[in-house]
Amino acid sequence: MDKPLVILVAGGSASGKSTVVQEILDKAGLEDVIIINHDDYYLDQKDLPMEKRYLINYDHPRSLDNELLYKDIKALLNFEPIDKPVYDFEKFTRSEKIEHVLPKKIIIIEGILILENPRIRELADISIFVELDDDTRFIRRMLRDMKERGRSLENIVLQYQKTVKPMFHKYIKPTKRYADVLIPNDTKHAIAVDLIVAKIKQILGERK
Ligand SMILES: Nc1ncnc2c1ncn2[C@@H]1O[C@H](COP(=O)(O)OP(=O)(O)O)[C@@H](O)[C@H]1O
Ligand SMILES: O=c1ccn([C@@H]2O[C@H](COP(=O)(O)O)[C@@H](O)[C@H]2O)c(=O)[nH]1
Repeated sequence: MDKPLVILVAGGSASGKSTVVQEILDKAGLEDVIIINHDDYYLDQKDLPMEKRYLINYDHPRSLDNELLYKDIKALLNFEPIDKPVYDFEKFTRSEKIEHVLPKKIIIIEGILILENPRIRELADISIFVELDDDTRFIRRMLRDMKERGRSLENIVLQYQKTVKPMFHKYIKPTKRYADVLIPNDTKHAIAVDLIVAKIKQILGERK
């Protein structure tokens, strides 16, 4: 069998990366797929006290364990299983859980900085960047982080001003230039999703 198809999905925090990935899977009717969240590869911080974990810049490339992610993608490309870390946003560190991931024909990896690392970028067959203005992203992040990530409004606002917004403009937005497709998530994007689905089917057809 030919190597698995790798799709990278980047975009600012709360731009709609996970939502777009789900739309692609639904439209394509794909099942033999692994979805990896780059967030699970944030560095383990269990040895740091909680007050220090709050202060880490989680929007800087150095906050992620790209060596481990690269190694894991290479293993999956060789049809080998991996033991993937699982991140706990409420505790600002990796959880005790490990997820055993079996190789599949399609590997989708999403994350704010997934197109920032040149070695990981080179493994992609299709690269996507999801676009959304800062204000809408901030509002969606605030609602999500209060509901799903156990964050206070004060913490969300401070973090956004101190690191999330400046790092987006410094490290994340510039990676747009590496994307094959830009998906606007403030307007209808059904055609962009259709084009991606068609491309996935074409590549899979050629690799049969
Ligand atoms: N087109 C959209 N319209 C309204 N809400 C959306 C849209 N896309 C995503 N959202 C919502 O915004 C929040 C962040 O989306 P998500 O896909 O989790 O972003 P990301 O994976 O980029 O962090 C979620 O609560 C999601 O339901
Ligand atoms: O402990 C942590 C680790 C990360 N974050 C924030 O998460 C987002 C990335 O996740 P999205 O799902 O793409 O929004 C990033 O902007 C980090 O600031 C965190 O708050 N705490």
